[in-house]
Amino acid sequence: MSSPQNPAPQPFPDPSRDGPRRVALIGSTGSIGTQGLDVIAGARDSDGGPRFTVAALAGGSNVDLLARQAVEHRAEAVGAAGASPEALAAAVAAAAEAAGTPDYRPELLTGPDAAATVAGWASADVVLNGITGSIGLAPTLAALRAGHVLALANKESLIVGGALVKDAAAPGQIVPVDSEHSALAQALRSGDPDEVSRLIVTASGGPFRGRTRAELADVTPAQALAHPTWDMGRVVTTNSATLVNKALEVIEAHLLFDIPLERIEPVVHPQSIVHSMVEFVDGSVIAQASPPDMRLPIALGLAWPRRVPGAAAACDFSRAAEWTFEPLDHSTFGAIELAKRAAAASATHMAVYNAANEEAVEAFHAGRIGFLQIVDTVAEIVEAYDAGATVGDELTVASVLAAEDWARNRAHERWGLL
Ligand SMILES: NC(=O)C1=CN([C@@H]2O[C@H](COP(=O)(O)OP(=O)(O)OC[C@H]3O[C@@H](n4cnc5c(N)ncnc54)[C@H](OP(=O)(O)O)[C@@H]3O)[C@@H](O)[C@H]2O)C=CC1
Ligand SMILES: CC(=O)[C@@H](O)[C@H](O)COP(=O)(O)O
Ligand SMILES: [Mn+2]
Repeated sequence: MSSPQNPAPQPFPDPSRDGPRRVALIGSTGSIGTQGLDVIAGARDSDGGPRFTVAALAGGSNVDLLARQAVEHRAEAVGAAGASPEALAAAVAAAAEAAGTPDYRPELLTGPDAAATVAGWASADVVLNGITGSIGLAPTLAALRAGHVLALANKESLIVGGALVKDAAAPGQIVPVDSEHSALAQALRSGDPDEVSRLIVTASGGPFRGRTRAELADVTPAQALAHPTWDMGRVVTTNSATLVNKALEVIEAHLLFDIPLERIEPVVHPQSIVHSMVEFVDGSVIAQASPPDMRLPIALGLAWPRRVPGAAAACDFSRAAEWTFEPLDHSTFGAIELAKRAAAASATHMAVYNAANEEAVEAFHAGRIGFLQIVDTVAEIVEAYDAGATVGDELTVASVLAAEDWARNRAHERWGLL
């Protein structure tokens, strides 16, 4: 995973650098972002000093929260993709005034490149990419090209970028934050790559586990957002309900760990305590277990390869508990098998899959389509896609963006929006 274009230092972060790790946080106002800031605020080094500090923050349109975060953490730069320069400046000035620090003057960035500029911020050591959607691709590439460690929650950027992202990364430069992939990375420390026989990716099964296809026809957005174990943003929660999240995660595991798709097996584990497992060639299975709390993989992502004491609570074995596992119902939830076919079809098929899904999730929440039409639409668009004829066979940022545009337009045409 290295390329001549990427002169990033190794290992990551530079061990000769003293002091706290400086974090650039993309998507700071969201679920991952706010938990990331909790971790940063709470983690101490052995002398009681801060283990992490904030270098720069980026968000979308929630400028009031973003401004308060920037003031609290004394960010050097603040980026807001969805705000005007005047709105961001006013929010930061108001937050600084309210905090009694009116002289605080960070660099302000707005517009579509704001997040990527923050991701490449020179004084950062580690970038936590907690943006939602494939819009996270540019910040992911910017962080890698700047030579920062990338603590990656934004799975979509890896999935749509595929080899583009892998080739931009030096060995060890990407540290997974997604709970399953953090678990796999931890379990993989137990053996050599050639001793791995399978990756077992756990799935909660979502709020509709056990239902038939007919029973899913009329489910509402509110029901789809009632995740049984995790409190997350709207898109990833909806993706958990359709099992698209697990589909993306199987491809994510393949890209991160170079294990063939046929040796990556999703399994339903409704309690979300075992976050994933590695099976080794001698029949041993190593699992990572902890109560569902993203602060653990976020802290490990920021501090990798070290652990952050007290990052999250451990399992309480003084109480009776059940950890159960069951096979996934692929006939009702076809998203995973569809993704495997797409990933095998061409380098840009997963960009089409993800973009069609992002549009379908929006349409579902806008009341334009039903729950079952989310994956049905993705399937129809993926199956109609001819990579060679549409964007060509070369994988570039331009071909990924063109494939995405094609898929989004197809979805909009289908719903009469074009
Ligand atoms: N939440 C979780 O527990 C987990 C999440 N993940 C992954 O992490 C990612 C984030 O998920 P989650 O935190 O739940 O999502 P949220 O919807 O809670 O947060 C998304 C964040 O992205 C920001 N954002 C949107 N557009 C832009 C943009 N153009 N530039 C900069 N920031 C932008 C939003 O800003 P604003 O609100 O200001 O508009 C918000 O801060 C997803 O890829 C998800 O799959 C993975 C595992 C667990
Ligand atoms: C916390 C996390 O990593 C999510 O991606 C989670 O995995 C979603 O739960 P599902 O297993 O229901 O998709
Ligand atoms: Mn996950």
